Amino acid sequence: MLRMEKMEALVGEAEAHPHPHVVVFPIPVQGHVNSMLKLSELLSLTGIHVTFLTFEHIHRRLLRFTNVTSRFARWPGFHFATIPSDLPFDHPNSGPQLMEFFDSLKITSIPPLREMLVSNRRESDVRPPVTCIIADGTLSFTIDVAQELNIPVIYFRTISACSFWAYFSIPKLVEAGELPFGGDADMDCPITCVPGMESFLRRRDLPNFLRTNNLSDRFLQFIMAETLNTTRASALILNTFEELEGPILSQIRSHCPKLYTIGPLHALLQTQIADFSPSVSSNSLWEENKSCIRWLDSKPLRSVVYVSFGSITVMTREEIMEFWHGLVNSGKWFLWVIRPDLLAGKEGEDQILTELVEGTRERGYIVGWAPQEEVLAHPAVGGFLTHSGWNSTLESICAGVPMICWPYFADQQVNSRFVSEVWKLGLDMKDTCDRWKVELMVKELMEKKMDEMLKSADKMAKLARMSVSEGGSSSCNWDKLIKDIKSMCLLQAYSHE
Ligand SMILES: O=c1ccn([C@@H]2O[C@H](COP(=O)(O)OP(=O)(O)O[C@H]3O[C@H](CO)[C@@H](O)[C@H](O)[C@H]3O)[C@@H](O)[C@H]2O)c(=O)[nH]1
Ligand SMILES: C[C@H]1CC[C@@H]2C(C(=O)O)=CO[C@@H](O)[C@@H]21
Repeated sequence: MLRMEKMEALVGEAEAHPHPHVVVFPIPVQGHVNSMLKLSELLSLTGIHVTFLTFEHIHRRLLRFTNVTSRFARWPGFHFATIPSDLPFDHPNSGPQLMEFFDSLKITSIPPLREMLVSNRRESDVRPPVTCIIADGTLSFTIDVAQELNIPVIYFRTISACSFWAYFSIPKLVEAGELPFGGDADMDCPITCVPGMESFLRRRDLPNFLRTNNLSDRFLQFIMAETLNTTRASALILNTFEELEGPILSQIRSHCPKLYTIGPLHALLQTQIADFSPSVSSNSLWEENKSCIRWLDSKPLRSVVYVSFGSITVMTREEIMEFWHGLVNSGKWFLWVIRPDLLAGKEGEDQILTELVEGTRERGYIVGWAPQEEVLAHPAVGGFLTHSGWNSTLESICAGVPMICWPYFADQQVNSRFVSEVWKLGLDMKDTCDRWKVELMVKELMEKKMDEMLKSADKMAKLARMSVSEGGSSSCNWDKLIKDIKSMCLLQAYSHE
């Protein structure tokens, strides 16, 4: 047959029996696992086969603390695959051990990933061959493995477009002499060479790993290289929406033209599953303490500050105590998530918890892990004191809850600047947490600025909901992505011929 005719025949064949099979591969961090499981649920809904590849310790925790087994049992094409891991679950993945974390991910993942892709092509495998990998945008080794087997890789970078773009602009900042700056530099000095952020970005708003004289720092070099490597992927998925980050997305598109914005993913999922409820769709790696919902039920409208610093922040005893004093002195109700591993080191752990729980009874409620989406949707919650992780930020935006930002590391420093200066959805408290400041910020958000903030939060929440509803930007991009994943299946069939 002529090449063209053959192609047409294959297209016809594959259209009649399309069997796309996607491997979804996040890094083992709550914020990444959460959003990529949501993506997997959405993919499964379209009938696409999905293999969710994760590390054994993460899979064990999902089985223990969530209903993933029954929830995903409705999708016959969905399947978990695991990689043995040699890192303990509580391995610190935010401090100096970050490179150890990524080195270990690479070493432990490559052989099982390759083996899985190869064995899945054997006739004996009941599942269709893998036609596409959706990998975390920090795992460029997946592109190397997939290239050997001619499988396209789509990147899913689970951070915001604005933080992605700040990472992507690091070489420009170095070239312009805006980097490096040392730890003792004036942190309020403007940064002018990130296109689209000229008028509001300061040194302190750049990812914290750039606060160094040493541009050869391994993690800095790693994360910059991984970000620039995005141009090697077939496409890029971001969990954001056009109405939120349009101008920055245009900048990214000049380097990565195939960019799908399909967020907020948790909201898109809600539009696609009729009986969806956040209370039964948790992807938590800790046990959720749902008693806080009853506590919230007893509180007046918008009277409670919800406090959570996400899944990897660690804090000193002093920082925790400053927050506690500030919250208590603000006179507001507060619901605080104190993860079992929030305190750096273990010294004085029992004492601090007893002190906090005892002293908190009057005005607050402490849990080890909360059903966050439900909490944010609760009418009693009026503000969110957050570390500005991207999932938390999006969840707050969708719920129309204004934020106080205390970013801890990486993308969070950029997110918090956008929350306060660009979107006007909250206050940025970065780099300080003394008790007076905490008290001031809480009072400011919950009293003085409440009406103004609620107005802009409500507006943005509406835009978020519109983007995921039929005809909205994220919903249309989702349809395009599915179409493209299905056409990758055709190309794969062709390349195997
Ligand atoms: O008590 C809690 C606290 C959090 N969550 C959920 O856990 C997720 C946390 O995600 P995120 O806010 O993104 O924080 P991290 O897990 O700390 O996220 C990591 O991954 C994110 C996505 O890449 C980055 O933006 C962050 O900087 C990085 O720390 C969210 O979906 C929350 O709803 C709960 O369910 N219960
Ligand atoms: C463990 C962290 C280092 C970088 C990752 C990340 C990203 O840039 O994609 C953001 O936050 C963290 O979860 C990851």
